[in-house]
Amino acid sequence: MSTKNRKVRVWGRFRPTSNFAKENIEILGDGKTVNVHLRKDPKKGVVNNQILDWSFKLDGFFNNVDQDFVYNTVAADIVSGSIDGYNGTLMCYGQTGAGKTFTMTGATESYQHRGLIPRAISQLFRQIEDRLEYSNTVRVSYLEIYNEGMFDLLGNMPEAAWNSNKDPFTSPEHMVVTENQDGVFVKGLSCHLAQNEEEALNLLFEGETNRSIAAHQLNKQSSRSHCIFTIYLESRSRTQSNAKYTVSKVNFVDLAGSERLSKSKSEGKTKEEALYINKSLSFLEQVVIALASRNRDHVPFRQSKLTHYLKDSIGGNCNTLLVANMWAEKAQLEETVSTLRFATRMMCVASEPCVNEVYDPALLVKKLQREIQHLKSELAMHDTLTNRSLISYDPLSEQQKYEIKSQVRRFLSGELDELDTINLQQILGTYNSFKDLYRELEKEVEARIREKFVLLNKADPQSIVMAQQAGMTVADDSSGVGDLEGSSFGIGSATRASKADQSSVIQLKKRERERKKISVAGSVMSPVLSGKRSSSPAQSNKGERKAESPGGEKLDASKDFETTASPVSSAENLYRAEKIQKQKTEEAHFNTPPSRTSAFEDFKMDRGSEINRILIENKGILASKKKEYSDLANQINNIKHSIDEARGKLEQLKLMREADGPVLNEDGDIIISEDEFLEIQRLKDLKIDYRTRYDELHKLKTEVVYCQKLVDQCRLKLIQEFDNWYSESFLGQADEHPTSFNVGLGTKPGIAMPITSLALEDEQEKFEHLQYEMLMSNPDSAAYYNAKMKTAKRKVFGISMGQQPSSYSRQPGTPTMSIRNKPPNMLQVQY
Ligand SMILES: Nc1ncnc2c1ncn2[C@@H]1O[C@H](COP(=O)(O)OP(=O)(O)OP(=O)(O)O)[C@@H](O)[C@H]1O
Repeated sequence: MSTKNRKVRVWGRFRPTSNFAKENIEILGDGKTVNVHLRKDPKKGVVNNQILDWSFKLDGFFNNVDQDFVYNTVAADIVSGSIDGYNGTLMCYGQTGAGKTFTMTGATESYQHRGLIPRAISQLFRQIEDRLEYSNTVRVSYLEIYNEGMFDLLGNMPEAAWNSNKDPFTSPEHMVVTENQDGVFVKGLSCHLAQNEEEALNLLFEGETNRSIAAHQLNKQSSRSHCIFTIYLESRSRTQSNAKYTVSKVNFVDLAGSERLSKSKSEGKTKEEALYINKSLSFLEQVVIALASRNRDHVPFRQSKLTHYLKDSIGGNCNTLLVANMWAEKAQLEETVSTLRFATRMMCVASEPCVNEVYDPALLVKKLQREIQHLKSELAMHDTLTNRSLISYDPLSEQQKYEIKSQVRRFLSGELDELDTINLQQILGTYNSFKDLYRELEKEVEARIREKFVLLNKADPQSIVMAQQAGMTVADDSSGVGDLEGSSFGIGSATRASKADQSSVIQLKKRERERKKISVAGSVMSPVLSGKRSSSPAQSNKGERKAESPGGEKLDASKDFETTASPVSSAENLYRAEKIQKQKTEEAHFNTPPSRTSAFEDFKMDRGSEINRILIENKGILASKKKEYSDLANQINNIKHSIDEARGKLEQLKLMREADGPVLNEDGDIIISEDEFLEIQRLKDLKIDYRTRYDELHKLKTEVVYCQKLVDQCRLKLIQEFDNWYSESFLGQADEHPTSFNVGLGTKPGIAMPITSLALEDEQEKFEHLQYEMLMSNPDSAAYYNAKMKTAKRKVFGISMGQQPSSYSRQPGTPTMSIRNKPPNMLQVQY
């Protein structure tokens, strides 16, 4: 049977008896249905609503079957499931003496009649032994709930615990049901390691002997408490060093008998026991009803210790089984019906078992660290393959954050059209910069408002009263801007009486315009336009509000103020002042275009990107041709050196031959030595080689010159385009403004001119040029020029790193080496 069940499984078990009430209890042929017929209870009167005929359907019934059969049918798969990480609960419910303990623990003296717990222990350790690839840990606990007190049946000194409590209805204080993310457990309940079947059984038996047994009229051996034997299992793989492992627990719940008080004739202590038992079983029933109900809001687990402890063990993710024990004699018919009703309810409780996987935090950290390392390597490889090897994923440094913020500023001000973001860190950094700038702006706006207004909290009547006392007019609704009687302003709306009528508004507007004209003409700011006003009533003195007109005539500002004291005009003035300020700011902004340096970088990234790309490509080709040229020149130098050597050696051989006297053949020709002949031959070969390579060099030079021209043209084009773009974008004039060329070279843009490539070359390129020219005339000069070039490179590097030499100067507007050697104008994040 699958360990996954949709509902709690429920089986009925009848205690064997020779007085089986055949006329009242009928087990149908399907083995799952039982019909119960009750006799009419004469005590309840002739007319009552007593239901006499019942029919119950469970998962099955056990009648006259042995313990082995019961175990294999209901428990074996739950125990197997626990090894795989599924929780399980096996519970026996029924009236006193119906065989709950017999089912759960069995007759301990008889191996054949042993119950579910010993059989489960035995199966568990057998299966554990078969699973060599797993390391399993088994622990057990044994809890007794007696009159709502909890007792550890496997406590170190159970006797002491019991005896120390004068009141037997009080459990040791330290034991309390608690919950956490791992489930429910009892604080203070001992958990014992069991290495093998024997140890586990020993613990079971030890607990059994500690069970509370009270004398009872119905059954002298009846247990008056709920007992829960729990097996905890932890299973880790031996083969894989996996952080994940499974944990599970199987509860074996032997509930106290559910008999009626009247029937048990309990008295005194036993009566109190029966009351507790009935109460807790009733709470258990409520929990089961709540769990079975689809529309449940709340499940009252915490009503009793039993239900609280079983919170994660009834249905839910737990394999749950209930055995309803019944005593099928006529005298027990009502208890039988009661038990069957509880069992039927339990069948409605949903159960969806799942594996309890736990992660060992230390191993998990190690595993995740390995995974991160692996992913980093993968990412690095990917970046390398896609030419993104410079990208870093480390958190941004302060410098990088600053760069991002300044780029965001430029983006917001319109200097940049796009923001370059190449990784997540940058995106986050950009967002944060936006946030920071937004906050700064907010503060700035608030500060500016505070300069001109007094902000009042309308929800705070006290502050309004204080403002009114200070002479401010505070409006009674919130639809506008109110004016203050003094010289300051408050946010609010003007009262109806204080609002100006339409005609007066028009008049005021006219007057405002006139006044503005006078103020502008005489560069005298009106009080309204002069920005901040004193909030002190003393300073609102009319005499202090006089300003002189250009003709020396005193302008009565107080008069104006009296007229403009209406909220409409005040608001208008302020609005106008704001607008003028804004215009001024915009004009100021417009008058200061971005520096050509930064604009050139932007241009290369945006409008001039295509031509810039071509320029870079051409420069690359030129560089490779120059390299080829340089290599060939070196080779020619070497050949030249060999030719000189060969000549010297030949001269020596000739002298030696002549010293020995001439050797002639029959025809009178001079006979030369074999060495001399070979040297002559070598010299000849070297000369041929020299000539061939020299021709190659010549061709290469033509190519280099051609490539150089292309580069120069591209560069010229780029700069011309930039000049046009810059003039159009920032100066509003395409032709009038001096361009980079006419500033730097004294020519007009767009006119073809003889470009001296050196004029636009950086130091490195100048030296390369010089080197090739010098190489042609004197190949030995290569080492010298190489050294020079290295120095130049260091210098260029120094400049690009910001160490500008003191002698370094340039014409304004001329594209400079520092531009060209500057890192790309994207987010300048160092990787
Ligand atoms: N299926 C059975 N086969 C044989 N004997 C049984 C069976 N069921 C119960 N008994 C016997 O019935 C008696 C009472 O059983 P048991 O103590 O298990 O009842 P109980 O339901 O646990 O009672 P209590 O609620 O008082 O604990 C025992 O002597 C037990 O041996």
